[in-house]
Amino acid sequence: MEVRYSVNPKDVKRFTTDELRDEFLIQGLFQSEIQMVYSHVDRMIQGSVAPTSPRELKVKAGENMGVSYFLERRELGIINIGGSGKVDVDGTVYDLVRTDGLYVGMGAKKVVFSSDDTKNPAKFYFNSAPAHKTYPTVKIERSSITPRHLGSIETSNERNLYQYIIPGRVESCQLVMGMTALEPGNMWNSMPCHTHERRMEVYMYFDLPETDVVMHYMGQPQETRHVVMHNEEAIISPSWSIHAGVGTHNYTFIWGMVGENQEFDDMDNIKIPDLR
Ligand SMILES: O=C[C@H](O)[C@@H](O)CC(=O)C(=O)O
Ligand SMILES: [Zn+2]
Repeated sequence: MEVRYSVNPKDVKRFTTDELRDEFLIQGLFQSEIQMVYSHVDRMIQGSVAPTSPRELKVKAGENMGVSYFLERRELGIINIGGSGKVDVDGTVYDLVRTDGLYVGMGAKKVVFSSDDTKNPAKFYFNSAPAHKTYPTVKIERSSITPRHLGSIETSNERNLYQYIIPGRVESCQLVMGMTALEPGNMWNSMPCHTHERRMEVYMYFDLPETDVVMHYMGQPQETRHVVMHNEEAIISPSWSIHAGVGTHNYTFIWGMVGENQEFDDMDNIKIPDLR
């Protein structure tokens, strides 16, 4: 598992394009083997797999988690963005079609991902955070969520925000997770933008044609930088950073947050003209 350490915003001011990308951008998602990045920002683990044979979530020998199984001290949120697949949690099998999610509580010993059709594999995207208590494992269907409708075509940011793992819907220790889909003709996500010093966040962009990109904006509000992102790439957003983007085409993204609180609306909103 790749390890990323946290960086200081004072240092990031002087980063080159490659340094920014090495530190925050996560590429090469959805391979047949499980891919994971362990971020020391709030100890969030970001992972993905497009299984062509069953793949078990394991702590590999030599990995510095200090536990005997992956979810011994962690919780897990999963969303499938590919073909139909299954997640087997200690013998209980959850069928996940495209956009279905699953919360897995702390203490589950064996989590196995598989695809129903290896020619059209499932694409499981996941976030995992340290946990202190077991909350029930719950399957989440996107159709059961009433989305928050945000933005408008006039400002090119009309979108539906689906909260999958959020207090009152699916309880968790700290993980909050969901998906935001832009309406056709709308290119901006999360603009007007915000930070939340209380939580870090990871974004994963998808449903973007291979010929298009998202210009993802990060950095302190008065020290912004962009990272050019392609389909099915993720980016780490430390608590001090904005996270917003504009595409050359509309797209969808999964967001996952961990940190001090689970108050979705606890954001430090930034007025657009105040950005630098
Ligand atoms: O803190 C909240 C996160 O940045 C996202 O949920 C925002 C988002 O998906 C959107 O505005 O479209
Ligand atoms: Zn945010």
